[in-house]
Amino acid sequence: MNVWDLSALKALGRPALEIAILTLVIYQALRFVRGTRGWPVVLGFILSLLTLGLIIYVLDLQVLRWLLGTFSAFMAVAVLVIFQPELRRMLAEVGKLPLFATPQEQREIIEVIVRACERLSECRIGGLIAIEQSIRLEDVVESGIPVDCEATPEMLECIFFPNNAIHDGGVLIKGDRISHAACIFPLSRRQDLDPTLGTRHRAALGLSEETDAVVVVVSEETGAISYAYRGQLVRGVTVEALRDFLTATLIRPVRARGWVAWLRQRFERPRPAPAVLSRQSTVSGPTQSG
Ligand SMILES: Nc1ncnc2c1ncn2[C@@H]1O[C@H](COP(=O)(O)OP(=O)(O)OP(=O)(O)O)[C@@H](O)[C@H]1O
Repeated sequence: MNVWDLSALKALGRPALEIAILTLVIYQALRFVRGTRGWPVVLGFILSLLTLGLIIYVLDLQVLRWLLGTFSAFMAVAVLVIFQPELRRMLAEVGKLPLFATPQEQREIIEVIVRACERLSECRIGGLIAIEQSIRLEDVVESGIPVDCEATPEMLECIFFPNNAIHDGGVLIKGDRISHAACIFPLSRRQDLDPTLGTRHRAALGLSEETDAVVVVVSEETGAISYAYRGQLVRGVTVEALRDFLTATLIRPVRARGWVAWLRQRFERPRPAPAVLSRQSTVSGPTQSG
């Protein structure tokens, strides 16, 4: 291959690479923003910009073209401010750090949550549980009451038991411990939700829109178990479906964790498996909302 072939290849390859990178970035950004409360703003923004750009191009409006170019830097800052929660979530996802708990501890905490939800559902006690992942839930912590105890189904049931001082609001789980109770989660502002959806479910969805937390809800009214993750609320799931979802979401495949997993595989002490739970379902058929 001579020098001319190489430079021709570069000339062809560079735009292709640029287009591929841009497509990937735009696709990922839209994937994260879609379904969040900022989504209508993005859509409006993109449509307005496209329309304006088209008008400027067709009518060759020099002053508007200059203005658009000058203010694009300000617009970039505005986008950063408006979508700060979504960007945080996106960056956390890109640079996903290993979770604090080992896979075995995560399996145990999953069983604790599943068992607690099963009990709450049977007794028609409302529950709201957020499991912190890579984004720290500082605002949630500030609104809640410190608990800092080992997570057990009994403890979770106690917290949500009606009329006790900390039963209102959500519980925050960090690693394998109950960190806070009576936490206030941000409410989802989405307009397209089922109107029968109350504030407990909107709070679960709201937190999942702004962070990468996994949020589980038990309805006081119906006993239905639901979960919210990445701005999606899945309602009326069985305990088996909840377990499967939590396992798939919280426990990452060993190969995805690189050298950390390699070290863990070699040095982690094997621990006894958690007790198997009753496989009875509470509510049938998952339905997707949002
Ligand atoms: N922002 C919030 N953060 C945390 N918990 C909240 C929030 N808003 C409401 N809750 C909890 O939800 C309860 C009210 O639930 P509400 O009946 O309005 O919702 P719901 O989604 O219909 O739930 P359910 O099916 O259990 O009735 C409150 O008593 C409180 O415990």
